[in-house]
Amino acid sequence: MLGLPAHVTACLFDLDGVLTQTARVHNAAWTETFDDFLRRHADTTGEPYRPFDPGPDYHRYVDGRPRLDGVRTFLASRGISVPEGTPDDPPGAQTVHGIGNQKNALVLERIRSIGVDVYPGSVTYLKAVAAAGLRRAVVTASANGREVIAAAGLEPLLEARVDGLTARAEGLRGKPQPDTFLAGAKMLGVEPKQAVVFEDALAGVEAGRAGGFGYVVGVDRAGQADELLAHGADVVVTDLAELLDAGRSA
Ligand SMILES: O=P(O)(O)OC[C@H]1O[C@@H](O)[C@H](O)[C@@H](O)[C@@H]1O
Repeated sequence: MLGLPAHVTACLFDLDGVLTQTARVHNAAWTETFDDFLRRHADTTGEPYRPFDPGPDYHRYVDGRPRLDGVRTFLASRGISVPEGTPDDPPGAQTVHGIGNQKNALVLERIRSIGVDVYPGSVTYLKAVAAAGLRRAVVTASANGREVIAAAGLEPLLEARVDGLTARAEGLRGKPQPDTFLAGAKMLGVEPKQAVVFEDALAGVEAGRAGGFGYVVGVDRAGQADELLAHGADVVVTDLAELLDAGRSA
């Protein structure tokens, strides 16, 4: 009924792109921010301007990772390094924090003006796993996790939350390291082997594999099923509701 192995007792859901349609909001904000940076970088260095690609650049270097890791990883892919700066750098400062702050201002503006859409199939699935007595946590790299969950009305369906603020406070390494998912399992009082990870990001399924979780479901929102399998997914679906048609034992 839930498309999961029989030994699974808990579900660890990524947020952006798995429960809510906010991966596209993040992607658009990153694209605008990096293009602004890359234009200015080209002007000052005389190197050709090569825009951020919302396909491969986003999925390989940014998706699923904590905000500042996304800045560092993408710029490193272009052989660019900028000073770290400090958390209060203004949006647009040419530092890791300044670039991150610019992207965050755009995300917040979009979330607050247009709201947050859920994936209806994910809500149906959340309700089904709750009814079946499985434990449920959200594990997101986003420091805006609490606000997005509240805007989406998902609070009543989730028992625990690990987000970007939790990770910062507890010194947890971000995805693709497994720390945040391990923290989610601990909050629910289950062993990693008893938990299933639901992820749309390559860094996320990689974290699921690295943590030795019982099962990793890749959620393909971007036509990258093969990459999700190669990075650690045991199975790939395009919508969580597909799992409802499969049996309890995968
Ligand atoms: O900038 P935030 O809201 O803290 O989010 C960090 C990251 O959170 C992840 O969930 C998204 O996949 C990334 O695109 C995003 O950059």
